[in-house]
Amino acid sequence: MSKIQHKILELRKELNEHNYNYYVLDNATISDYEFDIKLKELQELESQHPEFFDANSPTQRVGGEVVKSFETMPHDYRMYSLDNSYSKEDLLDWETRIKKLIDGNIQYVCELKYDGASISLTYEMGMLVRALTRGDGFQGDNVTTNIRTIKSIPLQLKGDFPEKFDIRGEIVLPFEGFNKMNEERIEIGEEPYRNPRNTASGSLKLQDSAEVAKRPLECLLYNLTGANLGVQSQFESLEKARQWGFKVPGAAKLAKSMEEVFEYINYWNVHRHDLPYETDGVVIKVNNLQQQEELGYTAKSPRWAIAYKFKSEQVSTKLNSISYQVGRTGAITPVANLEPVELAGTIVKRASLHNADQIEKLDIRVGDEVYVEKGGEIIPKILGVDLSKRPLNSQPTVYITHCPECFTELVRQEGEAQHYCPNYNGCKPQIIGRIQHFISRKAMDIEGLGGETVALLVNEGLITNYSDLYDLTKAQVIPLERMADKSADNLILGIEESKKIPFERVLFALGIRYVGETVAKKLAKHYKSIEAIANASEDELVNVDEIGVKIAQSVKAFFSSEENQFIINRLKDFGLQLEISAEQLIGQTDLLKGKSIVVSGVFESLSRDELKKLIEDNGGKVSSSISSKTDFIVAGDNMGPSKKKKAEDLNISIINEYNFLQKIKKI
Ligand SMILES: NC(=O)c1ccc[n+]([C@@H]2O[C@H](COP(=O)([O-])OP(=O)(O)OC[C@H]3O[C@@H](n4cnc5c(N)ncnc54)[C@H](O)[C@@H]3O)[C@@H](O)[C@H]2O)c1
Ligand SMILES: [Zn+2]
Repeated sequence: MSKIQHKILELRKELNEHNYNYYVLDNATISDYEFDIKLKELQELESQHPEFFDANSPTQRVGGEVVKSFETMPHDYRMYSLDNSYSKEDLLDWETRIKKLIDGNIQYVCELKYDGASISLTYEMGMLVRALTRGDGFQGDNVTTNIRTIKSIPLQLKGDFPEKFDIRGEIVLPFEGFNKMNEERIEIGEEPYRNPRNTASGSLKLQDSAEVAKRPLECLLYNLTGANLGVQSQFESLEKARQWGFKVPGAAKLAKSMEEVFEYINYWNVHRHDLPYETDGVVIKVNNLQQQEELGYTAKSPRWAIAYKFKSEQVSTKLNSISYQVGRTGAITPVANLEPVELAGTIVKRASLHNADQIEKLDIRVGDEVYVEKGGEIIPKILGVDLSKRPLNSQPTVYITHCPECFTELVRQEGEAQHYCPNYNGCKPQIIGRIQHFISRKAMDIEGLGGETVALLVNEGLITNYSDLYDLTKAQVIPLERMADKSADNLILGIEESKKIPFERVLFALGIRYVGETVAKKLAKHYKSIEAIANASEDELVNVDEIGVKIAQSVKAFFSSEENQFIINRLKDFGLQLEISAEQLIGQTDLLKGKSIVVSGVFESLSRDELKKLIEDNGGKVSSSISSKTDFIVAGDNMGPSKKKKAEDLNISIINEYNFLQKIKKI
């Protein structure tokens, strides 16, 4: 085999692997930029050596795959990828190429390139009938049930829509929602998600659409496909789509020349940082659909469009040291301490290294020159090492074996990426973190007490766990730094007031791993008292709606600790709410116990939320999609025809709101 052929095969193999990591596992191991450079290298080699052509090369195919867990369905119209460019010269070359192929004046539409997961929605008679992922471009995964939960996707269109068409767009997760999801994950001791794109793409592949519904996903549309659409240009089709009820960002602009295209690029290269979601470039499209048709497609992309990718802001700097942080749950996070460097307008000194595997995979060593990138993440990340600059005496990083705070030997459970310090009761950052969580706003919300004071109280030896807060006296806290007579009074009063906080929030405040706000609510509602939860077996816990094995085990472990039992008894003695109050119990029955109920349509006497609350108060479960497990459907006006058909097919009874109110004895 020739050297060239060998290189080509190597690159194909490597790129296929990256495609798999990126599209199927949602876990890329190299940056997009590096990926694109390699793809370009392969493209060039292949064009110089057409004798090695292969229709299966990553240069010839759309990178995605279909996933086995969903029904695979063909696209009526193929979904293509886009050619990428990183420079204005590339764009000028593109213009020269297309001008050779078509006559006449060309106008361009500039759009933002949203970074998420592509989706194709099919509408018939104005109703959403199907949503497919891009897959390999010819066929995709049927993720309609998940897609239906996204609020910005209209289920029913308005205006003068064509009878049948496909509309393509990108499912994105705006930063705000992404950060909120991560705060919640960190709060319950889970590793945060890496970036919005992966999380958006991963969300579509979830098996439980109720889980998808909780994620603040959005769908931004950019392309109409079908026959007899009644539009002449791309720009017009965007406007039409907007009128029919789709979310089409207003940033799209018509450009009469490449000059204007460059202006658009320059503008958004700066202003994209103000957008609520991630963008990775600009897409330039020939506006006239007739001209688009003349230009046609290559094996993988339309000739009439090209993406200009913003170079994600990257710098290289020296890794001075690695330190290890201990979180509230004992999770260890390695942090890179960098030689300060400017990146995307801020000075970067630290970057997350995630976990031991990440350090090993990238072979990151102290003293290395490393590449740092600021993407959608809150903290910058390290992309790789400049090996050419590695010092001769460099040593591989040896991950710590003991807690940097309390010197206890670390553990790492099978299947977990993170190491943990198991010294639950004796490791200071864990103790402080747990009490800080206890007093936080969504938990006990103790006014007059902040995180720093908690650290002081622990360091001064005044408290060792959250139950000790209720023993504190004014005389004890007054000598603390920055404490005055008034603030000491407020602190003691705030602690006293927190005794009124309802049970579900106390349960959340305890800081049981994996028990976030929602799970705490579920458990509180189901068991009604802390004793009942503590006495429940793992099997019983798992039987509670939405409580999985991981949560059940964690709850069991928490309550079997003698120390925790002692603390909870103290909380009880101090008068905290450890059971659901009589007030909350009013209106709660078991009339719908074990029933899975779907709510559909618009109601006369109740809002959907009121209806859902009534179902839950009476022991039922609200489910977002109809399946063989559905017991009945409460339907109002405008129940979707596909839902109706599904219910009939599965022989599930449909009742109206009055029958429902009768069922729960309200009328
Ligand atoms: N890091 C890795 O390991 C790795 C692996 C594979 C792919 N990738 C990255 O993914 C890219 C290839 O992915 P791709 O094939 O999905 O192409 P792409 O993401 O570069 O471009 C095509 C996609 O852009 C999206 N898009 C967003 N806004 C659009 C708009 N306004 N108009 C039209 N399309 C719009 C569409 O979903 C379309 O499918 C590579 O360039 C690389 O950067 C990275
Ligand atoms: Zn420790």
